Amino acid sequence: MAEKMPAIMKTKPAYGAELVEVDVPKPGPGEVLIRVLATSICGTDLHIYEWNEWAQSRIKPPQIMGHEVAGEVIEVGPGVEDLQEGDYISAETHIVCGKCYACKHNRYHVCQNTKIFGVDMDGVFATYAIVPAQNAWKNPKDMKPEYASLQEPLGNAVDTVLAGPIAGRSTLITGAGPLGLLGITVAKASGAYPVIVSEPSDFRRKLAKKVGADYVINPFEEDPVEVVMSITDGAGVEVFLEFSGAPKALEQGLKATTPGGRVSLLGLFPRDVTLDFNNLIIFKALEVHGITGRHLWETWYTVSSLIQSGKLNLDPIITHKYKGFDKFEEAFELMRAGKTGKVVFFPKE
Ligand SMILES: NC(=O)c1ccc[n+]([C@@H]2O[C@H](COP(=O)([O-])OP(=O)(O)OC[C@H]3O[C@@H](n4cnc5c(N)ncnc54)[C@H](O)[C@@H]3O)[C@@H](O)[C@H]2O)c1
Ligand SMILES: C[C@@H](O)[C@H](N)C(=O)O
Ligand SMILES: [Zn+2]
Ligand SMILES: [Zn+2]
Repeated sequence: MAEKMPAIMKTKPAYGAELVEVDVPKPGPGEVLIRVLATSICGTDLHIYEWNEWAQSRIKPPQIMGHEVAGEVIEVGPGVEDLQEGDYISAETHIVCGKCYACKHNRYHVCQNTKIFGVDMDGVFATYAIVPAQNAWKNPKDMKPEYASLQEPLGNAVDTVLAGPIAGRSTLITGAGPLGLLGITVAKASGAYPVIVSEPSDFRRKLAKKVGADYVINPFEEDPVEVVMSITDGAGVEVFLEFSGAPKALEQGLKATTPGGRVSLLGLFPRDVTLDFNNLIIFKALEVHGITGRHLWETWYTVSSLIQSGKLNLDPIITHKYKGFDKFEEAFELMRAGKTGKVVFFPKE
């Protein structure tokens, strides 16, 4: 095994990142070293790359970026018992404490002491990476590495779509970025109909159609509420899934939801949002969920089974594949410009 490896590192508290040569890390107690087979870019990586306000408050350069991953265990650290060399794993990125009030109530997804790799410590945009053994998820050998790497964000989408009944339910999805696209395929695989998607980008509306959306709307040209009402004969949708983080989309989605319907919110809003709570939520008796992370480990079982069922349409969502990290700047800039679905790197040996 090589002693040095390439890694995409946030080297400075400023825009961008650098491809650097670093030592291959050694797994410490409770950790494993993996050879990275595939690693995908998340919107959070973009925020770190852009060095936005959130990144400035949380990230401590120099640090290897990246957290979505699939890899092969090549070395186990002291005390690791249930993993061995050759295991094919993905990783839950939230490292939870197991001791706080939330963890003690089996609500690990809202652990009060959550640390995230690639955010609070070195990540996986490298040829080799450290994964805490408690965060490893074993994959079936025949799962494609790019699908295995997508399981973490798929978990966000699954928790959003399956937060309530979905089969046979009319569904509005706002935002067809990488997460909204994953939401579309999960909703379709789970029997939602019709799936109506509101997304301003032409490129992403086309992708949404390819992935399986029944109707697409450009919210900058048509009123999504009117379109939804006409598709649903004036009833509104049973399920509204918010994947954009756009305040306007939230308001439109709430208006387009039928009284008594279900609303699951994943998108993060850039600022406080003002809403007519009385008329949009309370008098409509909507069931509203905030969604964060993934349920440990129930969501992973669901995600893995959905992929293995063959019912997810993931290939159109993976729009860009890169061998090695040499063109990482191109990848980040394309994604920033909204010209991608998911972007996956396959590190070179
Ligand atoms: N809650 C969580 O645990 C969690 C985890 C991961 C990501 N997120 C959030 O989920 C959201 C989606 O992630 P992503 O990576 O797909 O982000 P993204 O920014 O790539 O996608 C958002 C999409 O919304 C579209 N959009 C903008 N304005 C709109 C409007 N008015 N109506 C409809 N669509 C509109 C954009 O064109 C874009 O395609 C982000 O807000 C992200 O921060 C939350
Ligand atoms: C770190 C963040 O991007 C991650 N995808 C999550 O689910 O929390
Ligand atoms: Zn992420
Ligand atoms: Zn905890």
